[in-house]
Amino acid sequence: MAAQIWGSEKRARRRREISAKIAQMPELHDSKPLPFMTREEKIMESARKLTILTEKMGQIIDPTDPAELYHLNNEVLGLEGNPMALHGVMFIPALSAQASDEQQAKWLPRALRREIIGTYAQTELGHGTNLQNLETTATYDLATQEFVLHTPQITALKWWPGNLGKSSNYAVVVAHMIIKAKNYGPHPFMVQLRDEKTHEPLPGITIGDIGPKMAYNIVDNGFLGFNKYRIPRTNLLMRHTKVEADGTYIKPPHAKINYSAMVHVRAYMLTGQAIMLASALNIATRYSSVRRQGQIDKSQPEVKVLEYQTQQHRLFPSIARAYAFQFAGAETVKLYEHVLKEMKSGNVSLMADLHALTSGLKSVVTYQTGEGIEQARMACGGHGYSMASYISEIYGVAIGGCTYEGENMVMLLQLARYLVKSAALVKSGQSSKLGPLVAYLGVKSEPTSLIDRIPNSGFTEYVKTFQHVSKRQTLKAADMFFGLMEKGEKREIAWNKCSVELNRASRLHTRLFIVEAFVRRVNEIADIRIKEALTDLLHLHVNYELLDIASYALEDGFLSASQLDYIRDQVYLYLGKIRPNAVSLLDSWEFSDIELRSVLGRRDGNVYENLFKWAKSSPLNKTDVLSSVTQYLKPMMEKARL
Ligand SMILES: CCCCCCCCCC/C=C\C/C=C/C(=O)SCCNC(=O)CCNC(=O)[C@H](O)C(C)(C)COP(=O)(O)OP(=O)(O)OC[C@H]1O[C@@H](n2cnc3c(N)ncnc32)[C@H](O)[C@@H]1OP(=O)(O)O
Ligand SMILES: Cc1cc2nc3c(=O)[nH]c(=O)nc-3n(C[C@H](O)[C@H](O)[C@H](O)COP(=O)(O)OP(=O)(O)OC[C@H]3O[C@@H](n4cnc5c(N)ncnc54)[C@H](O)[C@@H]3O)c2cc1C
Repeated sequence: MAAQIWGSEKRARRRREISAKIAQMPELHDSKPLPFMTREEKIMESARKLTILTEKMGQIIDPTDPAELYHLNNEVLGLEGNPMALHGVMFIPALSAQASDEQQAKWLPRALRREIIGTYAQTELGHGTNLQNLETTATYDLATQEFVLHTPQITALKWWPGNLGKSSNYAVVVAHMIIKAKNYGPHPFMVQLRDEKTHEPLPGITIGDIGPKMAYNIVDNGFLGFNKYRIPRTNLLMRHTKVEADGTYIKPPHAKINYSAMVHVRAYMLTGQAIMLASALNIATRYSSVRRQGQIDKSQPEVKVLEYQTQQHRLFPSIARAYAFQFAGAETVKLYEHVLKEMKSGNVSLMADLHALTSGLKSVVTYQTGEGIEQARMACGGHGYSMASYISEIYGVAIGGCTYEGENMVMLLQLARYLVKSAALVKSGQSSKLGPLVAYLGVKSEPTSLIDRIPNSGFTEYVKTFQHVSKRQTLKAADMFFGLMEKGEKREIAWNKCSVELNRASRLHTRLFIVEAFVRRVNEIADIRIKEALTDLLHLHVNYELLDIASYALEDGFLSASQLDYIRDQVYLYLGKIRPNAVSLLDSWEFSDIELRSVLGRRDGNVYENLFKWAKSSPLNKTDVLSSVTQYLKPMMEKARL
């Protein structure tokens, strides 16, 4: 099963080897539990481990393999980020995709050797979503052949970029490029921020940390202002766009090609989210099979809380989602790598499809991951609320994904643009022009679902039902939009008035893709036992998801009330079937105790003793009487007694 999760037997074996090596290297372990550290201590601890990793990484992993790097990162540095998180996640990808060969030769080896630390500085205090209204400017000075970076007002301060505040000395900065008074829109520039020897900010740069956040507090998300700060013309990233010495602008082959670093993260973050969901579920499911509370049959002893159907219903559909996200994520990464290769050789024709797909997936996956992790926390009762479970930290980090790389509603609307264009093709009889991901929009469906009518139909009838609801909602939302415009409404106003319906279509389309990716994967599996276990999980997935969106299928009679009862019964049937495999389905992800960082989710199940040990190690317990008591509470009580 681990081979299915991680992509191959070799990958699963490598993960095990890497975890085993890390277990033997105490210098790479947290020196004390992260929740007991201050933010400064955590950053220091993370930087300490990071420097050891830079020295010893080659002994542990193949540093050119992103999957091995990601695993090493999760085990040693953890989810809360690190002082170089954005260096690998966005700075290097931005340089790789957007810098010319000559620029790459100059900067990439230095970045890869970690001689310099970089980030991706795009979002500002006043604007994050609407890139066209970013306010930082890069004005070309023809006389000196330099760009002058400037922050005209407080809202133009860069705000949020990870590791910008304290750790990075370089950044890819996105600014409006102005040449001879003409604004060419946002473009990426390579900018040195700090002196390489002293790490002091360079003159003309104002920089710092934006303060503590809901989670991710090891990352120094920062602010950045420029006061007429000059950089050479050749620091504009020039793989696709060029500015010649005389100010001549050569436009890129696709208007949005400079957005590729964002698409990179949107594609890769899906499996990251799956891992966080599976981690929280691993903790909750293990704990649920240790925790005994109450009786189902009063004549029997107390049961493990995992025996309760409500507990299973709370956890198991999310287990199925974690697998589904992992499989859909793996497909998306493959597609991304293919499109990136094509883009590098000048073929930009697949960019729109990739943008639409990653926009929808990013939104649905992060939202459902957040939901699943929060349910996992509640499933652990009181102990879930303790930082000893570590679930609250996982939650805080995961839901950051609903916001970064494009706020979820906004990204769903990006997918909706693609769906509406596709609906227009269907309506004008040009279905043959539909791309493969939306081809179903042009296919006539049966009048009713055959879900419970065709025995042994595999998952075909389910897929058809998901296709039906997605198609219907897409065409309905598109009709609403076109109808408003026909009535004379301006395009943008009509769009806004339909946007809730449009986003519903985007979610349904994305959920269909996730179901299809799961079905594709299960169909590929040769090993009978693995196939059986995953088929059970897929049964739970399709029935649970369909129940969740049933109103769309009920409203036009595609599903009947009796079919809904059938689907509900299937959910209960598969909850029971999955119960014996539940812990194994999560243990198959092979998270080590070091990686999980959870007292509650320990592999050995020795929860209570370790919770007590954890509590005793709280800094508050170093002394029996705190100074808050001697200074304030004790005198208060004494005064009251007089
Ligand atoms: C090994 C890696 C492991 C990864 C693990 C993950 C861990 C991550 C940890 C890091 C944590 C945090 C990092 C966070 C970083 C950031 O958040 S960076 C900042 C991100 N910011 C955003 O995402 C901003 C969102 N806004 C946008 O993207 C754009 O503004 C928006 C697309 C909404 C609109 O752009 P405009 O330029 O204004 O567009 P417009 O002129 O209206 O045109 C729309 C048009 O353009 C098409 N389009 C847009 N984007 C793309 C694209 N990327 N590719 C192709 N096409 C694109 C769009 O489809 C429209 O086309 P149409 O034909 O006109 O419909
Ligand atoms: C943990 C974290 C890490 C980050 N790291 C980085 C980084 O490394 N580099 C970087 O540059 N940035 C980074 N960011 C910033 C992030 O990319 C932005 O916050 C994000 O893109 C959302 O933009 P915003 O803050 O402007 O939200 P807003 O756009 O202000 O969103 C507020 C509300 O308005 C709604 N809204 C906005 N526009 C529309 C619209 N057109 N239609 C409908 N609704 C709309 C949204 O849906 C939302 O409900 C990070 C953010 C976080 C939380």
